[in-house]
Amino acid sequence: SIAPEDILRLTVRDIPSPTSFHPEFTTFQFVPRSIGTGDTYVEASLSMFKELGFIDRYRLRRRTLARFLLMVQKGYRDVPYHNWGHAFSVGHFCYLILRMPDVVNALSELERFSLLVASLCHDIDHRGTTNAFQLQSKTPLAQLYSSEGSVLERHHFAQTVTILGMDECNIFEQLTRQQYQTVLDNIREIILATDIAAHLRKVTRIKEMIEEGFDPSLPDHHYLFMCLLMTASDLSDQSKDFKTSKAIAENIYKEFFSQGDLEKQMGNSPIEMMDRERACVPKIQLEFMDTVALPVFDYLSRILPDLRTTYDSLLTNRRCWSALDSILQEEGLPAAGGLDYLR
Ligand SMILES: Cc1nc2ccc(C(=O)N[C@]34C[C@H]5C[C@H](C[C@H](C5)C3)C4)cc2n2c(-c3ccccc3Cl)nnc12
Ligand SMILES: [Mg+2]
Ligand SMILES: [Zn+2]
Repeated sequence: SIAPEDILRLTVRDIPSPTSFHPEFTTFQFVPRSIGTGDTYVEASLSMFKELGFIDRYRLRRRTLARFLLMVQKGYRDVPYHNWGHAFSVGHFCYLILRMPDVVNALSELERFSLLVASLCHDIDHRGTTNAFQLQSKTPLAQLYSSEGSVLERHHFAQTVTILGMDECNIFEQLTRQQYQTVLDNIREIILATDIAAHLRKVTRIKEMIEEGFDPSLPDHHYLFMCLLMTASDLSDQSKDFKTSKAIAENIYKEFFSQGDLEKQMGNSPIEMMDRERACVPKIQLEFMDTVALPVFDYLSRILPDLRTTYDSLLTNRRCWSALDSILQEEGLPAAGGLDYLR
């Protein structure tokens, strides 16, 4: 249930404009978490729906959208990285892309509406552990979804559907049956696309799409473009200033190393990336940027040239991680030893 005063807070006043949260709110280098706390993120999310025109276009009831967003916020756990702040920062990056004229022309309104909802919901009820951990530890989620893979992502989608089923939370209630089906199919595909392993299996098709040139008449190009857009949004913290990217990476490794500790307690040996005794964070970051993050922003920039600046930020951050890596080697600091040397 939702506190009445929270509903009141969100429905009495006018929805503020995005730049009322910060003058730089609509720039790609802006750090969305900096506008305040979880409740401010709910207000800013309302403002993003309004500014993208979805409240008017889909006749969203203010109260219903407010209740939905409050339930989404409540759906996230208090873990170091995969929390409501992460969801909001992913939603913010996605919002910035959705307002670009090239994207408005490339995707349908329903696809853009699906992307904004999916970005805010894409990690609901994340436990701070990976898909591999669900399978190895035979968690309840693995019991439910292991046969299809992307265990966590299927759960995030199931939680989204559950929230839509709660009274006065169904923001899609006034859509036609056809639109409703389309939006849920889109959201399901988009959330499933945030499993990096699933993304890596699509890279060949994404490259082909870029070579052919994005063709808005091809449904598969719409699908691949939405998945790429979502993956970039999920990794968007790495396109900010290094101080921010490094701070966020530290939260990711807090989750990874806690999982590693848990695996050791359970008698399993964690992979190096999860083992605080063995992991060298700068090296893992360099590998992740080279194999996953940089290619994602490179592909996206080839479709949306205005995003080349975000790719450049990732390159700058890569240089910082590389410098950090060499300094640690020269000083002979423990190559492992978790995060303390990142202070
Ligand atoms: C900065 C940063 N570093 C990250 C370093 C590593 C990995 C990671 O999952 N690696 C892989 C490495 C191989 C092939 C696949 C499947 C598994 C085996 C595990 C991926 C993720 C990282 N990540 C994410 C992120 C994005 C989506 C879901 C979860 C997370 Cl944590 N968001 N930001 C970051
Ligand atoms: Mg996820
Ligand atoms: Zn995420």
